Amino acid sequence: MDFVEYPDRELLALSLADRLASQLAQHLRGHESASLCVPGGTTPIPVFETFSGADIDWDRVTVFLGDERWVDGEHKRSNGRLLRRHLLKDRAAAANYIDLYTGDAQPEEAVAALTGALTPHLPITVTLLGMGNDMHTASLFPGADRLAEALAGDAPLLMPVRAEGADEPRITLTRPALAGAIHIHLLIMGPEKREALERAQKLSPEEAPIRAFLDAATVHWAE
Ligand SMILES: O=C1O[C@H](COP(=O)(O)O)[C@@H](O)[C@H](O)[C@H]1O
Repeated sequence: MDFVEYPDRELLALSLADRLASQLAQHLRGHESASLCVPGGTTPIPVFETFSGADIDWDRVTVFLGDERWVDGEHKRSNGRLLRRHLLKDRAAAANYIDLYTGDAQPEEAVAALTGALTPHLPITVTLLGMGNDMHTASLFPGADRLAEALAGDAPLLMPVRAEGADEPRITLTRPALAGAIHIHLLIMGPEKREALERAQKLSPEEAPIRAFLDAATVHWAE
């Protein structure tokens, strides 16, 4: 695991946005398109705000979330709403966006269509992960109903998930889909998340799902 500590959150946002943009731009020099998988929650907002202005060929980049809360796209807990407000604007408005929330009553009903939409964009060029204080990442929660299946090497691309720590049903990309990315970054801020990361390093992926990604990830942290 590479660990990068920044003097403050502003510098983290600027540096990480620059690094993500460079990795996408480098990929686009040798390929027609690139894909970018991003987290929801609140931590990535400052990174998104900077990254949305990156000078890259956004019209050749497909953006999607690593997980979505199964709520209406205008609901305040919608990760898609966060993305539309903070990332998919300015230059990044030109990106091709695949919305994980389809409007179906349950996430199970959306799996086939989303699998068809996402598969052409694999392997993911750049995955940016977030992490909760409970050491979940995407919607891979400790104690989630189908966690073992979602962490397995032969897991399907996407799975519906229900977990005590989640307020609503979720849909999530699974371990092989997220970990198969060419570049993997983890964004965390504040002392609680740093402590959670340190705890996770001593646990199994079943106990601390973020653990499944740490060997390959570059972690970005600021107080
Ligand atoms: O529920 C979620 O939480 C994590 C962490 O969110 P944060 O607000 O603590 O940054 C996030 O990475 C995930 O995408 C989201 O659905």
